[in-house]
Amino acid sequence: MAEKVEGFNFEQRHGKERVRVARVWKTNDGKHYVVEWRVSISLLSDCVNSYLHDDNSDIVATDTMKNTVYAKAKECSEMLSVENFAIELAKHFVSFYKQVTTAIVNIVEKPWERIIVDGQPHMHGFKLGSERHTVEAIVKKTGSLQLTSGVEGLSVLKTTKSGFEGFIRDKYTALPETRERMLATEVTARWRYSYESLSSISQKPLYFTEKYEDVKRVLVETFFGPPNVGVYSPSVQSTLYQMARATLNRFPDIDSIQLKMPNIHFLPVNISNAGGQIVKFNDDVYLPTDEPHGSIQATLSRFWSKM
Ligand SMILES: O=c1[nH]c(=O)c2[nH]c(=O)[nH]c2[nH]1
Repeated sequence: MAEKVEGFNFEQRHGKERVRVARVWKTNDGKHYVVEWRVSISLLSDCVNSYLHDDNSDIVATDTMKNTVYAKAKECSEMLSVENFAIELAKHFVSFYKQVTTAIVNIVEKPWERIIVDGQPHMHGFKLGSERHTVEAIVKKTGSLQLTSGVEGLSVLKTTKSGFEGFIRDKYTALPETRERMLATEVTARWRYSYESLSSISQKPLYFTEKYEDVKRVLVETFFGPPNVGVYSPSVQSTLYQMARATLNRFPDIDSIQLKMPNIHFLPVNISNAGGQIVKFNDDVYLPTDEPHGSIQATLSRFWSKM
């Protein structure tokens, strides 16, 4: 979207970041639903005069963008997925303002989960879970859509069925080869749906919420393997690839997936003093760390994907 101004190339966008909103829906029988969203909006619009000529007449004020989040949340009388809310917001900006050609809406959903009290799901009580649902919707005036969902902060750990062998050994290598170690990571995933227009997405308001739960389930099941026997991981790289492949094999409407999986190290503890060994490591006592950590990431796409 670069344009030429005064002999330069110029690219610009403006928006509002981190607008926080919570929305409650109540059924007639007293059951409540709640979502909490952190919304960021970025508009590509024809407002170059504000940069060059002190003329703001083509500017959508970022304060108006913020208000629009609350107005649209109010308008959503039925519960809907965070994806559908992002699309609704983006659609509004490209259709309402002639200056706006593209709207980019990013949302992070806080994981409020219904609390169980005395074994029963509470009607209006929630507790905060761990991993967060993310979405990016990019909508153009033409009606074209790019929809990317994701999860961040999905922390997983297994205490065995992991090893790392056969890597390059040289004069700086100290790491022993092993077929027995802890494997811990905090998964960040982003997957792009194949839908390319507003008119091609499902009309079910919670379609993408169900998809999000299904993708998470496939990622987690592939990481751990079956409950009783697990699955051996020869490296974070191999496990990451299996997780990405399982996702694309399972969901035909996902075209590509990016996974970031830091290798969060749990170090063997061995302690000695002059009198001898105080603690001898026997795959039992570890020093948990958060830095430094390995950093492993990859994107797997179908040949025709645009990610
Ligand atoms: O699964 C792993 N992948 C690596 O690339 C790596 N490097 C390292 O030191 N340990 C590990 N583990």
